[in-house]
Amino acid sequence: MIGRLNHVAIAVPDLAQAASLYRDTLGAKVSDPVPQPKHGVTVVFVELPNTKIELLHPLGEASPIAGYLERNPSGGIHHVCYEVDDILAARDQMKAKGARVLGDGNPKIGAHNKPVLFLHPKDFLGTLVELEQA
Ligand SMILES: CC[C@@H](C(=O)O)C(=O)SCCNC(=O)CCNC(=O)[C@H](O)C(C)(C)COP(=O)(O)OP(=O)(O)OC[C@H]1O[C@@H](n2cnc3c(N)ncnc32)[C@H](O)[C@@H]1OP(=O)(O)O
Ligand SMILES: [Co+2]
Repeated sequence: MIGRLNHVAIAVPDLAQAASLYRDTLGAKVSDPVPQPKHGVTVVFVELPNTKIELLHPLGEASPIAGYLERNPSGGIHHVCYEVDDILAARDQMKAKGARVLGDGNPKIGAHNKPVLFLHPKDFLGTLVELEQA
């Protein structure tokens, strides 16, 4: 069902410092910060030849990454995102296999203007999984 690795997301306590690390130390192409209020995060996109990195920082009162950063104050890998051809078919397949789809189960529009869903990390080897419509 899953296709390409769309991105790896890293939660960070200091977005400017993280962007500088990827731009100035690693020499990657790095975007300006982009607020994503519907997702409770601000994102810096790092473009790599074969995939992307999302640097995530909490935005607003109820950010879904706040708990993660409390437990991991220096930051860390927060989720991986795989592309799927049909997000609704993927959701139904995951539910049928007993995996927990987070939120109300309806896809939201993600950072790349495509529908996305999240799957509970406890059902996927301790890794939060995002699915994005290809
Ligand atoms: C930018 C837009 C979009 C895109 O298009 O790319 C995004 O990527 S938005 C990114 C942010 N949005 C989300 O992450 C949405 C989905 N996430 C959630 O709903 C929550 O983060 C969560 C997965 C439900 C966890 O929330 P939390 O408050 O931390 O819940 P718990 O404290 O109940 O944690 C339960 C359990 O799971 C472990 N956990 C939590 N987060 C992770 C993680 N990222 N990776 C691995 N494990 C995680 C947590 O440690 C708890 O474990 P136990 O202590 O053993 O119970
Ligand atoms: Co993401």
